[in-house]
Amino acid sequence: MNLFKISKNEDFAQTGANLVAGLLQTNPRAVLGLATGSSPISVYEELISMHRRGLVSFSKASSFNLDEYVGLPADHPESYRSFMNRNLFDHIDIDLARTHIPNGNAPDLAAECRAYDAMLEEQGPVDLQILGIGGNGHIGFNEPGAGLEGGTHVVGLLPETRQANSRFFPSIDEVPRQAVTMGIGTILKARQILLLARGAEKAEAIRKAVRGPITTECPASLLQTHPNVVVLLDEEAGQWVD
Ligand SMILES: N[C@@H]1[C@@H](O)[C@H](O)[C@@H](COP(=O)(O)O)O[C@@H]1O
Repeated sequence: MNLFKISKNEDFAQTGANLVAGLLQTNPRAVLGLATGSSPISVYEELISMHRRGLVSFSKASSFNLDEYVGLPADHPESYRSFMNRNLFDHIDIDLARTHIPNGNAPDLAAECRAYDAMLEEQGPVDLQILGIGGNGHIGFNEPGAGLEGGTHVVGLLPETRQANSRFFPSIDEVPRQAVTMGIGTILKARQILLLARGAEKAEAIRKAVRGPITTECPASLLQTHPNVVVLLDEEAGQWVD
């Protein structure tokens, strides 16, 4: 893993955005793996700014998002489809038909998961997968536990994840209990992975992911088995780095 601790906000965003923009400059048809959450927002803002300055185009790119809540209408402000439209897609020249997010309202979720994997198989692999990390070490919505699933699947969200995400909802009762997420196997198939962590509340999770044993109890630790991972940390998340 290539670890970078970056103290200035602008440099954090710039470094992440340069990786995405550089890929699109050499391969305009790149397949991007995208993430939600607060960690990638500044990178998306920088990409939007670069796009406005004519420095990057997404017109031939396609994207696959990691995950989506089960049971939230797609136009709910906290659905990951709404998040992506609001924070990135509405401001760049990507063809929305080539932006893929699991459908958490599919009548048959198992079939939806199989279809998502089939699409990834056909159009992938993902060239660059952006990831955040949960305070419990989850990536996508792959929660810690005795085992991990390889492909896209439905997952029950742990209480700590619902608690952490309740900041976006009027009350914790409104946080969905399930999500559809790409599996660890799918994530690890990406050619390159960009893992972003910000804030003191991520310090322990990211330390375990990078320096701890490889264990399903910290799903992000499986990234240690991948040959091409770039980790960007701000000062607080990287407080344990010498
Ligand atoms: N499913 C998402 C993850 O993909 C994200 O990485 C994580 C951290 O989010 P944040 O960056 O807002 O702390 O939590 C969410 O639950």
